[in-house]
Amino acid sequence: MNAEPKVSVHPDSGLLAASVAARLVTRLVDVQNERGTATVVLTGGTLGIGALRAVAESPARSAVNWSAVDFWWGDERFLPADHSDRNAVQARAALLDELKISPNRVHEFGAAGDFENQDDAAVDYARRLQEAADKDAAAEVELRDPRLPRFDILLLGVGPDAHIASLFPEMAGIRAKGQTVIGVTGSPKPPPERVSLTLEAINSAEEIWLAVAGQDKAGAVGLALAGAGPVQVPAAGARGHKKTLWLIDQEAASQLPGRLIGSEEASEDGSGNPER
Ligand SMILES: O=C1O[C@H](COP(=O)(O)O)[C@@H](O)[C@H](O)[C@H]1O
Repeated sequence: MNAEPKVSVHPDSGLLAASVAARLVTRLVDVQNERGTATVVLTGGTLGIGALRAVAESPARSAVNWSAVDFWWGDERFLPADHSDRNAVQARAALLDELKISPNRVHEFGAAGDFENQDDAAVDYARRLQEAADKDAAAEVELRDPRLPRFDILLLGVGPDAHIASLFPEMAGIRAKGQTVIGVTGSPKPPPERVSLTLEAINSAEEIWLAVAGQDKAGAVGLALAGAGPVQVPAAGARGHKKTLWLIDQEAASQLPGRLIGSEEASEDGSGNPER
């Protein structure tokens, strides 16, 4: 049974990015204390990359042993390897290059030019995930899904249409079953060709954090948290095993059902007296 969503509202997108960064550093330190290494699944998008920039700017980042963090991605735009619209290119520029992470720990999706099409890149990523899962299993790491390594933290952005990763409303990807990775064609957001984890794969994560800012996302956030179905509102379907945390700014919170505002604080201190 995966975790019900909790919500934490921040005054603006800058403070939100800083808060996601601080949480990420803290959680990575805690996970490394528990099991030596940690695995994070990155997202693209405004907040996803903004949070990585905020980690780069934070002095606290040196508390993490970055040589023992594995980075995967929730989705990628199927473009040439050095294209500036690739989520991995943006993540490298925002943080990974500065941390000098070993390429062995940075698990990017295959690029156009290296693979004939997005479906081949999806098959390749699923194979690499399976290999990582087999290594975890051999090291007796507890897995939620035998096809996937342990994902300690999985970050998601949310589009104005409520898409997560490259799973768009009413499209085949959000309905995919029995696969961990899919090729996407006809994405309504450019570029049209993409590669994405499926909802099944996303929901294997221990913790899912959805980081969302801006008035244009308020409708998507409101619907997702009001209990819409995932086919119409993909963000509604994201549920981590231990935690599903919505980290949002005031603007994105403007259509949130009132009972959910500050639900993280309310549930954690037991006061029932949420903060804003
Ligand atoms: O295309 C994508 O969009 C989403 C959300 O992006 P945003 O700029 O609206 O925040 C992102 O999460 C996803 O990884 C990306 O490929």
